[in-house]
Amino acid sequence: MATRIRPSSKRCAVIGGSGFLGRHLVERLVEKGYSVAVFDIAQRYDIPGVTFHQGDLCDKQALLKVLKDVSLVFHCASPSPACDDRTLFWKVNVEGTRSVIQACQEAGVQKLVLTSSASVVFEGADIKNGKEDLPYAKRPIDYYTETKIHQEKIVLEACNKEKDFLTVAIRPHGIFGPRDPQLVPILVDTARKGKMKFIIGDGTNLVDFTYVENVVHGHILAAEHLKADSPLCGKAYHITNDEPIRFWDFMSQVLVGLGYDAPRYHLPYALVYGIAILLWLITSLLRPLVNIKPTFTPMRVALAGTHHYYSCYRAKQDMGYQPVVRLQEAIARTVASYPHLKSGS
Ligand SMILES: NC(=O)C1=CN([C@@H]2O[C@H](COP(=O)(O)OP(=O)(O)OC[C@H]3O[C@@H](n4cnc5c(N)ncnc54)[C@H](O)[C@@H]3O)[C@@H](O)[C@H]2O)C=CC1
Ligand SMILES: CC(C)=CCC[C@@H](C)[C@H]1CC[C@H]2C3=C(CC[C@]12C)[C@@]1(C)CCC(=O)C[C@@H]1CC3
Repeated sequence: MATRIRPSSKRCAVIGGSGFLGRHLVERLVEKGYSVAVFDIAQRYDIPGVTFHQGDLCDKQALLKVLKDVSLVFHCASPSPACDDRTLFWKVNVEGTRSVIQACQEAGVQKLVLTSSASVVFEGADIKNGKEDLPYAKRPIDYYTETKIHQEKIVLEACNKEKDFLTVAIRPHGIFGPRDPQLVPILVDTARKGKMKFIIGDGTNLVDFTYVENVVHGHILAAEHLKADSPLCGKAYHITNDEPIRFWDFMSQVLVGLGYDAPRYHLPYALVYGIAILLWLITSLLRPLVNIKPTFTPMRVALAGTHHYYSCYRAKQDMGYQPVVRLQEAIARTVASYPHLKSGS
């Protein structure tokens, strides 16, 4: 019987490597001496030594061509939560992830590191120092979360030491940093429309915002510690900055850093949440005629008005994780990276 020659453990692929997190991950992997193949529906940059393969992760044959000589795969592709398209989320996050697993197994990949989300346990109620053993949300607030739950389950269930195929899931929360297309741009857009005057609730709710380099660090540690005899096999790990901050203090620091006023007036949480549900219902009903994307979705209001911060004790114990960039430094670097979004520019 022919024996399969194992590719070097430093040959990896990043599915979703053109995105915000994916690109930071690729850059760090290259710095660490990995040889990297990116698989994504779009190519948005070029780095010497990185090969790009444009394709849809739902296409197993296209994936197979890229994965056949890698030993490690990072899967950090997903449609944006803002698209609110249930069919697309199911197709990519659930069915597509099944095809990623099959392609990995057929190609002889040994390790799969999934980017999940801490939100898989969030259903709108406060979470304080949440551990990984919290149950998955029974009633997820949006389709994105619903499919991230299914995605994480199927990846963790696929972990199989006998088949030499190991999996682990990283659950980041509130990723921010240079080139993020979501957090700072949405915040600035809301401020420019004059809608950032209000604090939802009493403004004391604590939240994790995690600097992208810490998230990258968590992914690489997970990959390097994932072995058949390690506790990581088939488990999920929170990766945060380990410095929960008031949601509204974080928003205010970014806004003030970019020259905008911090929000000042308080609105009751229940009122804004109710309005967001109503708006969501109306826009869903109108969707066949007109595609309106409201700024205030129920999920966003829940994220802005409740406590949701998580323990990363398990990652510290099992893989020696510690954040590499502290929160204040991370905010300063992020603000400095968006000169084009400063007030008046
Ligand atoms: N940004 C955040 O705050 C958080 C993100 N996550 C997860 O982190 C991962 C990365 O997120 P971001 O970098 O923020 O998103 P992003 O939107 O910047 O990157 C996602 C990438 O996936 C690619 N992609 C989408 N559909 C694809 C398909 N069918 N085939 C191949 N590639 C496809 C996109 O082209 C994009 O480059 C996602 O899985 C997301 O669920 C989890 C928690 C928080
Ligand atoms: C902590 C965490 C999981 C953050 C994820 C990123 C986004 C969901 C947030 C980034 C900017 C936020 C934001 C709002 C909600 C959550 C975000 C989109 C508001 C829409 C909340 C209501 C407001 O008053 C305006 C906010 C603008 C910024």
